[in-house]
Amino acid sequence: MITKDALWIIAEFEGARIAPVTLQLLTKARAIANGRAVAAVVLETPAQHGEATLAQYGADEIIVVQDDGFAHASDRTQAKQLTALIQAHTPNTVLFGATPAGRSLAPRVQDQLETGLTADCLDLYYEQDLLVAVKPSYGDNVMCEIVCPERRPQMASVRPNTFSAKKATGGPARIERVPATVAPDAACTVQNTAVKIAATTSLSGARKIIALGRGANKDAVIAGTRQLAEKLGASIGVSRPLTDRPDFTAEQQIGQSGVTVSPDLIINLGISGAVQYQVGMSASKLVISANRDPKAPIMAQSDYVWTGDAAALVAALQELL
Ligand SMILES: Cc1cc2nc3c(=O)[nH]c(=O)nc-3n(C[C@H](O)[C@H](O)[C@H](O)COP(=O)(O)OP(=O)(O)OC[C@H]3O[C@@H](n4cnc5c(N)ncnc54)[C@H](O)[C@@H]3O)c2cc1C
Repeated sequence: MITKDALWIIAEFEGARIAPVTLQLLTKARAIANGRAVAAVVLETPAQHGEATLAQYGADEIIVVQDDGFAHASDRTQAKQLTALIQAHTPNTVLFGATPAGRSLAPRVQDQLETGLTADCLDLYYEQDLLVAVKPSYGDNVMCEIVCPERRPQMASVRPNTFSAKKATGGPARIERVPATVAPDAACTVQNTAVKIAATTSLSGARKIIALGRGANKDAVIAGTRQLAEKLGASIGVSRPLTDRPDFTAEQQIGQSGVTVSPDLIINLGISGAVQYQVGMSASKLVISANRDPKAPIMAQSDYVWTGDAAALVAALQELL
């Protein structure tokens, strides 16, 4: 039997595998659940099998809704299935990945359930029964803690790489199969799906990143950084101003309106550390920043700082490596 009042994660596939954001959400859910059951909900075709992976990341229950029709189901159809499931089993909380699919599904479900949804959260925790969703607000200058005291379920979406995923130790997950008949959507049918191949080396999964900002916006510094990145096996990211250059794309922008990264090492060159940048890299493990202004906000958020010209640091590191 499906547990009532549980914390649900809406699982997503990326090709044949469960998307990393689902595993990150499961790990976070496990950490904050405080005795509440954690369930992963997966809408899949009979050819897809996400259950084993979901079990490894700490789901107590896996609710499998399976039908051939999911291969061509529109977002509207999936949202209807999820809404019916939520109405039948009354979870306390429902979490989505803030991916293109999650961003399309979550508000449709929210509208049908007439409950609250906090999008693009950076942190989640409970105060007793109340989910507190933390996100930048008011022109992204302050962090707001948003709650939904009156309606259930409480819903939130979280961007990929905001949390890290860790395999869980614990008992096996209980698998609940829910019968489904997916009727075609007269307004829209999905003809084909394909995993997007990024034009650049994937920044979101990079373990080492060198990030360039306006203070490093010189051809020579960028060329030196590219050589350094190759020696270190690092990917290159940028702050917003550098996406105006023809040699960088929006896919390389780190931050609130770009990619969220969580590398083991990030080196920030000539980046001031605006909140919109920092929210995209706050999960980085070791932060090194070079800025000629010792009071730049990024300096207070760094493990090691270099006060001076970014070009000089790049040249020194090139010589060293
Ligand atoms: C809704 C919204 C969303 C946004 N989303 C994003 C986002 O996703 N990502 C993002 O990056 N921005 C985003 N921004 C823009 C953000 O507010 C900042 O404007 C941007 O991050 C600043 O980039 P920067 O740090 O490179 O430039 P600046 O803020 O101009 O900082 C440049 C820094 O370089 C230093 N410097 C100058 N010369 C040198 C030198 N020779 N050597 C060393 N240091 C030097 C300066 O001291 C300064 O600290 C967003 C803004 C809004 C309103």
